[in-house]
Amino acid sequence: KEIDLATFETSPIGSYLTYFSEKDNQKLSLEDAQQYFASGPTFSQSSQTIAKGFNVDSTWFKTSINNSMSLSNQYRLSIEIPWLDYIDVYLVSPSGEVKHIVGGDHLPISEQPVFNRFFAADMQFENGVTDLYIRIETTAIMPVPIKLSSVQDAIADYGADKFEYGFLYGILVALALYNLVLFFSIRKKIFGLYVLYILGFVLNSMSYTGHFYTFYTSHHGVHFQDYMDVSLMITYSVIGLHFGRKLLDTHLYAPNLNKAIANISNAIPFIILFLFIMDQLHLATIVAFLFNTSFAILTILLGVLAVRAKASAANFYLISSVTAAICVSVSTAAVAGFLPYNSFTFKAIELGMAFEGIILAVALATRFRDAQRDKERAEEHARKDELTDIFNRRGFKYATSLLFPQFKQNNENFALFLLDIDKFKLVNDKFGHATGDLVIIQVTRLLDETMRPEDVIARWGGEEFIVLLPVKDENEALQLAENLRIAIENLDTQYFDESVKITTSIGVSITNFNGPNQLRSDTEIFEKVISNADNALYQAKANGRNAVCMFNSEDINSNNDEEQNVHNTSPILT
Ligand SMILES: Nc1nc2c(ncn2[C@@H]2O[C@H](COP(=O)(O)OP(=O)(O)OP(=O)(O)O)[C@@H](O)[C@H]2O)c(=O)[nH]1
Repeated sequence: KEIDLATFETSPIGSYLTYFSEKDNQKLSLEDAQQYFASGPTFSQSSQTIAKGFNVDSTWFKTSINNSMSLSNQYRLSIEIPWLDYIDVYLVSPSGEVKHIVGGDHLPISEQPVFNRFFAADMQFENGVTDLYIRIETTAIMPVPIKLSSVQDAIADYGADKFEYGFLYGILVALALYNLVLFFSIRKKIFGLYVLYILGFVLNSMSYTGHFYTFYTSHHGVHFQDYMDVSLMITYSVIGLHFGRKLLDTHLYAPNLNKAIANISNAIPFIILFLFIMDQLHLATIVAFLFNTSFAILTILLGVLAVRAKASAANFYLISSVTAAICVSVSTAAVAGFLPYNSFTFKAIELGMAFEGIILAVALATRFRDAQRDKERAEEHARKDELTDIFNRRGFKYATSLLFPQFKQNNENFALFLLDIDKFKLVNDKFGHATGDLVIIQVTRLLDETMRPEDVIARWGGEEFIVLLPVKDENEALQLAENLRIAIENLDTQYFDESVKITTSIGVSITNFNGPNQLRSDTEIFEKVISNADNALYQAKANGRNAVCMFNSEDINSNNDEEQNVHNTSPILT
């Protein structure tokens, strides 16, 4: 298998390589390997990248480069995998001269053959056929995307690479920072988990793409990169599973699975740590790879269950986890040689993650919006009376508190009616509770129809209603209350053939935010006006019921002898 430089263009050279693995940990010399290539059985394949999987013996690769046209170009051989421990490249030229280039992450970045690259070596080929031998030894997985290109092409590729990674990492870091701000302002754990998940991914990616390796200033030994890859790989997956479960509220509809995933993801870091301590890096790598594969499957499972349970943001999550799984598969297939190995296929993971990051941010926003809407609905529900569907006490206080600024600004008087159905117990006793309910509903309907849109009505208690309304003066308030009393008196609820008739007593009080009230709080004024209306109501009852009584608003702030301030104004009692 020969590369003809006259026709060769920059590309991975997997299909030009023959290879074999050393046996029984016996390190071969170049001469041994040359002999083996000449006589022993070797392998070759048609894909651009050769992937050797886990725990492979050190492997020799060979190809020949034919420079029949005496091209004097500089070429660059690169193996863009940062975790290959030992890389030896031998060039055996026609003149018999041997060039030996050493690389791999057993060396610090400063001692790599080309500055700032994990492994790259520049070379020129003499006229004729030069043999190229490569020996690779590593404990981790051994994908070997060996690429030959002109130096210019290689440098142009690095530039494009930097830009592409910068762009993808930039999107992810921006999303993480934005959600970090949300985490601190909204104080919801899920935003924090999102930030950790995204940053965990960026760190993991920077490790396995070798970006970290190019940043090292000091060397940490042959296996540092391997340890880091494994640690960051599981960190990101563990956080990803916690994030997924929390985002989708899995515990609500799949408690057992939720617990199982929580337990596994909590145990995995300890298992890996234990294997590290026992110096079982290889086993740790296998566990991490298996866990990462399970991670992709589990996230899809979580998504499917969430969609079935109609969980908030479930669709977004499922789309993002399926996309991520596809992208990881594309990248893995490219590294394993099943798909063309190029910048796009290798970066599919980061591309997928940028997409995932965006979709998950939308999912978070959707979840937050849904939670907010549920909260608003619950609050609205808590302000409503169940039987009549009008405000209850709580709702009334809320609605009136919103009106007060308007009353203050417009210097408006407002009245308060406390309305109590007379002898309601008798209605219940005679016609039954259900009919009593019906009467309450009819009174509500009548209040709704009789009062103006700007008036606030509420059910204050069992058979007691309250109305707050802006009025010009006492006369208007009294007139409106009197109309109400008459309308209720004329109400007719049917109980079989019988007609259920009721009357009401209404206590009225009127006030505004001027005068001495200026110094009082809204709550104080509110409490006072209610207590005055209550006094007036008490008086109306005491006077024989079916009456409207007015509390004298002039004396609203006086505490002495309040009952004297109550004026019976109902025509029926005059
Ligand atoms: N049907 C029905 N009855 C209710 C409801 N809430 C309270 N009641 C009844 O309303 C009656 C109120 O009775 P009381 O407070 O003694 O007053 P009253 O019989 O209306 O007499 P006065 O207020 O003095 O005129 C009680 O019998 C309660 O059971 C309700 O939601 N539905």
